[in-house]
Amino acid sequence: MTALVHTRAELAAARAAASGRVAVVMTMGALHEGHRRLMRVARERGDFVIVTVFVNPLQFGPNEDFDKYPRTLAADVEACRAERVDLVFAPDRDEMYPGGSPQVTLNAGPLGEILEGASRPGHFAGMLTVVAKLLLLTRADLAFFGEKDFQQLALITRMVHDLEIGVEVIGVPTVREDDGLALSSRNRYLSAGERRAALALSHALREGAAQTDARSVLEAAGKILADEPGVRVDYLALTDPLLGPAPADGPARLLVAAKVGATRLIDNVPVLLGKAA
Ligand SMILES: Nc1ncnc2c1ncn2[C@@H]1O[C@H](COP(=O)(O)OP(=O)(O)OP(=O)(O)O)[C@@H](O)[C@H]1O
Ligand SMILES: CC(C)(CO)[C@@H](O)C(=O)[O-]
Ligand code: BAL
Repeated sequence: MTALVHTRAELAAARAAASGRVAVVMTMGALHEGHRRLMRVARERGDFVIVTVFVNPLQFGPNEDFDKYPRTLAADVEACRAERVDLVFAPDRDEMYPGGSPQVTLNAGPLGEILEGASRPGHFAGMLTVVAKLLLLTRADLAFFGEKDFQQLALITRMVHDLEIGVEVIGVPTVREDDGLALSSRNRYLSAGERRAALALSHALREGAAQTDARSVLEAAGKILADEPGVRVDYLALTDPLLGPAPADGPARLLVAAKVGATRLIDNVPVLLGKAA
């Protein structure tokens, strides 16, 4: 049985009655197979699974898509039922931020300033603030996040470490369409032509990841992106797995963000560099 609740009081009551390990999957709704993979892993690892659905205004910039972000709660609850989720917590804005925007928010630090943070000022402060609130409200033992949002996952892991929040953060590999496109709620904004152009992102990452030195990785990926006129690259970056400078040898991460029409998409893959490859 999947219960749907909207208030913190209802959440607290359900949480108090839960036994065993509590697992949380946080989402902004418009659930797809990527979210469902997180729920399945949470179901395997947790005894009581909570999915949160909240489009967090704090993490959207003034010219971003907060107003048009898809809101599909009835279908989302059905997806949660199919994945045997115990509780869906879908608060409204006043329930999450009583009295308006919070005066005290989290600072994402230097890792929050690069890549996504450089293009979306304030995004990670808003994201970490709501994630911290949801961890406190759910008192989860386990929290699952997708690698698709790789910098988000890195920052949440760092926050949990630095603030000594007693939760285990678990990253789940990116779920893709058969043709390689990373699943994302924002894919539904794409026209058929834009969707074709968007394939350049995963294609570029795949070709880049097939190389073994940093220069060739970036050249191979960069060429594919440059050859697709429907894609405007925001960044293409090769880093170490913690988003620091790429090593000459060993595990690395290749990340891309680009606009396809009016839609901003992100993706990333692991890369093995140098002698380790
Ligand atoms: N394709 C995917 N594979 C694995 N996890 C995913 C995928 N897409 C989203 N997630 C994860 O689901 C959680 C909720 O993400 P969110 O609701 O923002 O979905 P989204 O599809 O990433 O949406 P958006 O298009 O707004 O970025 C996050 O931990 C995110 O990383
Ligand atoms: C983690 C999250 C639910 C916080 O609003 C959001 O950033 C997302 O959906 O990835
Ligand atoms: N999926 C990450 C949340 C965001 O883009 O705001």
